[in-house]
Amino acid sequence: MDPANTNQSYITVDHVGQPDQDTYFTLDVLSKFYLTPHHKLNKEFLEKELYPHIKRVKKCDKKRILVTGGAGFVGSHLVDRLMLMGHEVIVIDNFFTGSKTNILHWIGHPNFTLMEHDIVTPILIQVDEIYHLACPASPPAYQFNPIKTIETNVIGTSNMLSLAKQVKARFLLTSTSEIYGDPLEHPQKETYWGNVNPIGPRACYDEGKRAAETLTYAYQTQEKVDVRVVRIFNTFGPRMDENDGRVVSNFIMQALQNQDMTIYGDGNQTRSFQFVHDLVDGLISTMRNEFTLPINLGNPVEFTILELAEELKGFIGSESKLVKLPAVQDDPKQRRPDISLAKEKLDWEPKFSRQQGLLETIQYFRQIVEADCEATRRS
Ligand SMILES: O=c1ccn([C@@H]2O[C@H](COP(=O)(O)OP(=O)(O)O[C@H]3OC[C@@H](O)[C@H](O)[C@H]3O)[C@@H](O)[C@H]2O)c(=O)[nH]1
Repeated sequence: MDPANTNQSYITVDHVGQPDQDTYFTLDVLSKFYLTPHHKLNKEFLEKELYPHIKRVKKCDKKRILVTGGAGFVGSHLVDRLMLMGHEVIVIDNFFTGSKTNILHWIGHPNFTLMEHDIVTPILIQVDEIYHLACPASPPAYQFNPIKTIETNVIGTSNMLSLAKQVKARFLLTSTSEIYGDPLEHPQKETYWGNVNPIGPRACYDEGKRAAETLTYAYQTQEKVDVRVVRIFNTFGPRMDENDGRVVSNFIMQALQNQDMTIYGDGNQTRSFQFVHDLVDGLISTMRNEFTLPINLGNPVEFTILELAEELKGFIGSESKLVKLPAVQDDPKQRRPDISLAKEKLDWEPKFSRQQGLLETIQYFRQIVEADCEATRRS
């Protein structure tokens, strides 16, 4: 990528977490996992550096942590961080959208367990904390099998809450900005109840997550389960699936291959994107905090989809054309989080600029495109 295209008008962040805390790591420790091409992760990398160095934790501070959806995009970054922090991590994933490649570097580590399991079926595991992420998150993926999506959100969440009750674990639900629907309040505060179409194509996800929130607080009130809820706004980063269908991965893959960049609608709809490492900081802070009501986690810098396309095209130096396709039904016209609550309760706000995050994400996808080209050449 041509650095001249980036304007370099942003501050580069070289770490995640808080400098004086166990969550602190330099970015290169994490990026080695996903910027190392996958074929190298399989061979030289794992042979030379069998397992990444993890922090030593006193036995009494070491937790058994369940991450549902831990092989997915966000889940795998959370797993990296919890493993590096020295905890014991159990991943449950049905691999519908998750991938073993995302967590390959931990397989076989004594602190790590991977279980292929669908949370729609109950399971009993002794754990201290549950990060509940399992659910397809990209609109094409969650609309592919809407019955399964709502079952995952309702039956799956109910099973995980029941597990939390049985083993007395703290439970964190990852809800979504989609519960605000096509919002009439802007920016969105946690107090806003939303504008959701209950029978539209997005309902399996947004109504599913709304029901998951309802279940979570029902378990808190009725069964005294110790719960946390975060509402995650648009997030991007390395390990998004190249065929995921969300805008950042679509645009980067298209621009890298000089294909048409597909704008749905007029491109004036807005979003606010956070880099995945900021989100992981927010998830861990929420789990540790005593505040139990929903908290927005997102980056409040808002821009249009057209601006995003132009920016990515410029960063990549692509010859792609921007083409306008019909708008998606019920597509929210605007979205931006109010993060005052996260600042007040968690002392959290995003550290990474969009530019730095996008450049690292481009680097990740570039290696995938190059590997695909190489495979095609060899076949
Ligand atoms: O190729 C594309 C893909 C998407 N888009 C548009 O870009 C915007 C963002 O689309 P995405 O699919 O990335 O994400 P959405 O905002 O629609 O949904 C997301 O919301 C928050 C999260 O919970 C989920 O990750 C996801 O459901 C939409 O307006 C969409 O129509 C394009 O213009 N072109």
